[in-house]
Amino acid sequence: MASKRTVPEGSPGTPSSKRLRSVADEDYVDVDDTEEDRIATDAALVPRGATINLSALTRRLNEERRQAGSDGQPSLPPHRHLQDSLVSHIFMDQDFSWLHLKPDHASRPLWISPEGHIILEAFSPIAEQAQDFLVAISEPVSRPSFIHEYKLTPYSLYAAVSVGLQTEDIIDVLNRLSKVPVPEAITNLIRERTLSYGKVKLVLKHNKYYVESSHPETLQLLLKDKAIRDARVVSQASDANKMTTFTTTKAPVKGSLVIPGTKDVERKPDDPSKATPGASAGTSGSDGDLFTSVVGVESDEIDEDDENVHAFEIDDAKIDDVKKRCNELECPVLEEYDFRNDTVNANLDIDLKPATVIRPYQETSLSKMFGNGRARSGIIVLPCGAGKTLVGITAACTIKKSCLVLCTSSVSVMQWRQQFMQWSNVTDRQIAVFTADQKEKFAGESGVVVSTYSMVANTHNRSYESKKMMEFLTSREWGFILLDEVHVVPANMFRRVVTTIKAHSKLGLTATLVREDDRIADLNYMIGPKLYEANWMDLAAKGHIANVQCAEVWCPMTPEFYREYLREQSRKRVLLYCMNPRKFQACQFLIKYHEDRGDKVIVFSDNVYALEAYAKKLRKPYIHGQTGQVERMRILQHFQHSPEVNTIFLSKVGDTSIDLPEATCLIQISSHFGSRRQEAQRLGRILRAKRRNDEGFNAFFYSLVSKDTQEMYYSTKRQQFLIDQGYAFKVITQLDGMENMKDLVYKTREEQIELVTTVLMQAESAADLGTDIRGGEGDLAGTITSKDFGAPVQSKAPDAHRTMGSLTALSGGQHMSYVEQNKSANKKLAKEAVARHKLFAKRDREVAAAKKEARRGGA
Ligand SMILES: Nc1ncnc2c1ncn2[C@@H]1O[C@H](COP(=O)(O)OP(=O)(O)OP(=O)(O)O)[C@@H](O)[C@H]1O
Repeated sequence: MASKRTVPEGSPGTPSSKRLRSVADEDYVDVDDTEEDRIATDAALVPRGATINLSALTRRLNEERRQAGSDGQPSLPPHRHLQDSLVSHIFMDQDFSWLHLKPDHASRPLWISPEGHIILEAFSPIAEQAQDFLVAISEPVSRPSFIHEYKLTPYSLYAAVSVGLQTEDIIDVLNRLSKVPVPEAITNLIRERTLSYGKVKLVLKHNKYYVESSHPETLQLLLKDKAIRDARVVSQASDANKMTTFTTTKAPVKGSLVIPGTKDVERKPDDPSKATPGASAGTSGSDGDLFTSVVGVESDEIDEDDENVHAFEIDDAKIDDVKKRCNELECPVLEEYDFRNDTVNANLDIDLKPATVIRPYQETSLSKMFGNGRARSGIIVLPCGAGKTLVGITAACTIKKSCLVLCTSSVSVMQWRQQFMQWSNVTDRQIAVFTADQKEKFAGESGVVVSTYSMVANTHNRSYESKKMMEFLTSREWGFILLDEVHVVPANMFRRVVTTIKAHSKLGLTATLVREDDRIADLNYMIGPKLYEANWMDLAAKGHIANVQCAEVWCPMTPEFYREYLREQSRKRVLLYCMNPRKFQACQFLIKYHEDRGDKVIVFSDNVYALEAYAKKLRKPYIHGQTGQVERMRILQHFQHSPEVNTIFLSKVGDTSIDLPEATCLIQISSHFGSRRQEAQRLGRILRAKRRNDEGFNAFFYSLVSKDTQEMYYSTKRQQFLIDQGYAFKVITQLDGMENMKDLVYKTREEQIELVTTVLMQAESAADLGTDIRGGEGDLAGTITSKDFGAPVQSKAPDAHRTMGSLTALSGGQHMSYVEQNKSANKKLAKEAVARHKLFAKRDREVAAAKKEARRGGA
């Protein structure tokens, strides 16, 4: 986009009028230099050697001028007049060069297109504040280091309104930050979308549901709808034509944001409209004012304080219908819970421990939820490992009512329970878990229950205890329902949860608001708008999550594997590219390299056959869906505490929820096709690395792909989410020193041929990527084990019995060393566990700690 000069409106577009005037932006219109000037400029931009059809261009411009009328003023819209440039045909309708830059554009950080795309200069001195604003009003599309892209959508505007932003404030701030005047199409979109959004709230007061608004005309409009009218409860005291009018007498705003462990925020009497554009974009003092007054917590609190709020009561049983109708009428209801005035539900005496300190971004995300002293329902998006659990716990400690936490697996249920105990003063008696194995109730009138989505949503084959437990859950009102990993739960499961459990406020937590099936939009209606989304790179720069070096390692297929790959038409192709001997070698090399550096390595494989084959060959312990709980815990503990176990192999059961802050390196050998979410979740396993604040520390994420296979396509697709978050993937085509590595596996052609024969002998099902656990991308893939559905663990009765074998093995001549190397490290760990008495355990830990210390010292 070329820089264009601007002149005040009404001046003829002659060179003599090229004056700059320091007046408000609105006084400027998009007026270009003379056509001749422009042709000259355009010509200068054309590469040498290119042919310019100047006469055709001049003819067209003359024609436009003729149509423009006798006074020379264009009757065409300004953009049409300016759109014809020599490069227009390349950009077609994406040529926005007619959006002229403001004179002081250099100090303004963003550019906005009439289609709602916003480009932010992330290197601008005020980029951080601009980001806060943009995250509140738009969807982040891509945020690499220097240039960010955002998109304004109806949902993002809904979210903006829901956190308390006003229509004119949004337009005003956008205009001041923008290098170009905000296009009319955008101001119209903002006005149109925010007109009805956020005006209606669903509030529980004294245990009655009210549809509430400070705009009586909106309520009148809703009441014209039959479904809503039918859901209305008309008490005898009020007649049907009148709405109740509340005068809100809220507690003073200051200090109303009661987030334990945080400071009260004072409101500043700023008036953003007073700041001059130039000053706002350039000076930091007024920047702060500009943003805190519009984006910050304070503005959230400027909320209907002394206003008359109108409301009508609706029937509890018809809440879902009303919400649905409001949505269809483009008036989505915001759910807010006035928990302080809920005198019917018992309070839960729970607080954060004094030692718990929440981090600034955790506090910001919570301020979006509690900004006006009530609990807004919605979704908070924080990177993996950034501490979503503590955000949820802090919210529960703020609301102080009974809380139901739903997660995706029984492992995370135990982790949530443990984290509640760690960060808050909740007692053993106040917190209960409901899983296939444990069905507990809390003592007393209020408490916390942690369970899985499937335990609550499952309607079939319930045991007697499960039924009793469900009665316990459905017979009471919950102040708060916490929905972990909210992006993976299918809408129908949510619907079941939401209809069976009565909760006054909902908070969804996720790191990756992406799904391959585009059903993310369902969440807006089921839970509420996105309240906050943090920037991954920002948190990494501040040391809250680790810096990660990402690399894609290209592993050429051996001729035998590639020949079979091209020939094979079935699913076994997957197996062939997973078991490629060169990939095996790259994996072995990287494990050794990183173990020698003192790293703890996790190797991920979705394909269970490959997982076992790699782990056994490289003699490392492994965990997949069929691994029993005791064995899992034993392996994870060894990984965490023993210097002997520095690498473990995990299937997709480890994608989420496994909290292993020791892990610093991750190698992916097989993955679920093109799932962007899985890639991000896996990266999350090393983002929480304990050593992240060591000077110059980097965690490593390798994705091993077999060259010239489908895997390369999937790999590119998978990385897209992380690239959008600002991660850069290096491509490694050769691992220096690998060929000379001692004991390199499958080095000889004979071994490689033996391997390909073994692979070809496997049943087609061995190639499955989803056999380990249920579901595909649209389901709870990667998170739920059969156990969570209350079904028996299948470890004792696998679907099919597989045998590793080869032609030589069939003929009785299998290589001895091969047999030895295929011994499972899991068994070794199990034997050791039996052999050593637990009295030695403490000593073992001490020895391990001393060794670790010595190794660090050495490094
Ligand atoms: N304010 C804090 N102070 C200290 N440690 C924290 C804080 N917040 C989070 N942590 C720690 O950060 C780690 C990651 O937290 P958590 O497991 O909640 O991440 P997450 O966002 O849920 O990740 P994932 O999406 O990968 O499950 C945990 O070890 C947790 O104890």
